[in-house]
Amino acid sequence: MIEFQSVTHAFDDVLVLEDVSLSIDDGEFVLLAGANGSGKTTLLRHCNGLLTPDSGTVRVDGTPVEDDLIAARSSVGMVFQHPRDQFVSATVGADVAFGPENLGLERDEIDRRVAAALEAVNMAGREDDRIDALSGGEHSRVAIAGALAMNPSHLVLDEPFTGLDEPARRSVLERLESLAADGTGVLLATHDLRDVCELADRVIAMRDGRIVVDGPPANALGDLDGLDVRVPSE
Ligand SMILES: Nc1ncnc2c1ncn2[C@@H]1O[C@H](COP(=O)(O)OP(=O)(O)OP(=O)(O)O)[C@@H](O)[C@H]1O
Repeated sequence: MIEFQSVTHAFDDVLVLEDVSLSIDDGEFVLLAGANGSGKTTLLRHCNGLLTPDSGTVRVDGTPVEDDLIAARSSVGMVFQHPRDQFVSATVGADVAFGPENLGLERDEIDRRVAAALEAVNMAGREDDRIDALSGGEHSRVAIAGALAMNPSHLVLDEPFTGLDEPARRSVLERLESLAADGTGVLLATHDLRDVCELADRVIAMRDGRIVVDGPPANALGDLDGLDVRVPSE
């Protein structure tokens, strides 16, 4: 479980998260919506200690993130926007294998995870492709595959569908849905709730650093007016 307890965070005296409390249960598929600048990325970056609260606490599986950064980073897989800067290897397969290699897994298991993760993002068999020759959407897909290959207990994704074509988007969504069904907690930030809404257990929406909507999609969708979120049409 990921738990935020009264979390506040400011950049240069500007409050960006204000008294945020929420918990994401294991196996829950949660969408995080809200306008540009509402605080979604800032919230997500607290899940593995990339940011620390000015006040309040974030816990992963009961332990405050700052007490055990390594545990938080192994159990929370993160996928960021603009992944271009995050690659550590020259080829797709080596990059996706990097995390599992650091876990000290056997080569067969690493290869199996890399193949499954690439399949999930519609890039099966592309292990030898050079990262610097990929398109922006393919970069995003490799970044998602890298997080999937870690088999994390929780997955946190920031606008993961930007630049993905429809088959890739579908494939990633299906994998996220099945991971959540198997017990992975999924927290996915998006401006666009169309298509994803029917898969989610819960929709959270932010405005000006506060959670203003939190509930099952059927209840939450009617409360999103004025929050600059694209919702499914009737
Ligand atoms: N490192 C930083 N330094 C200063 N201000 C920042 C920093 N990161 C974010 N902010 C500010 O915090 C506010 C919230 O930003 P954040 O990226 O969390 O919003 P968001 O909801 O993810 O937006 P988007 O939908 O555009 O990704 C914005 O006003 C942003 O300018």
